[in-house]
Amino acid sequence: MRTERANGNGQADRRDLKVVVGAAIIADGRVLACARSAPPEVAGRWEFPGGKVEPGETEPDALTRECAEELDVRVQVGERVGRDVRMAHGRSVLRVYYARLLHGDQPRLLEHSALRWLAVDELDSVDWLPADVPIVPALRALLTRPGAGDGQAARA
Ligand SMILES: Nc1nc2c([nH]c(=O)n2[C@H]2C[C@H](O)[C@@H](COP(=O)(O)OP(=O)(O)OP(=O)(O)O)O2)c(=O)[nH]1
Repeated sequence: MRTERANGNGQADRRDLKVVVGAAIIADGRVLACARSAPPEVAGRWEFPGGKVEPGETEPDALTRECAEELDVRVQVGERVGRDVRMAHGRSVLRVYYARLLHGDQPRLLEHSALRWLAVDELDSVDWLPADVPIVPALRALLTRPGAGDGQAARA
């Protein structure tokens, strides 16, 4: 990812930006939130399933892999949700995508300490990781628009 040069004031050169992808998995008008189990400083905080994009991987590929590893589900990845959010002193960004479950798969608790399906009026009821907070308004818009949860957004 290359969008900006080093500016010499301590900010990371954007050529070195790492992308962390997150999946906003939506079903029946609810979004899946996952509680981290590690590391200790963020254990219990809530996030979207996902992780770092590996070299040579597309972002949807990374999400598909992470959802299989973390939740044992197959997903169809759709449109972006919200904006890029800078993390880790500017060295990485969180980029969230809409996703829907395929083939009737149901998430399993493999790496997280808890899973919750949040309705639109429950989005503020969990302690999101700081980078996820700016995504919540976009999620609210997605959950309240016609067709939420029936796969429409994945085809957008
Ligand atoms: N997966 C995910 N990570 C997030 C979110 N919000 C947020 O700040 N993060 C941070 C936590 C971590 O510092 C980093 C992602 O790390 P990770 O441990 O999930 O990534 P990974 O699966 O590729 O892990 P690893 O191979 O390095 O062990 O991004 C989110 O919604 N989902």
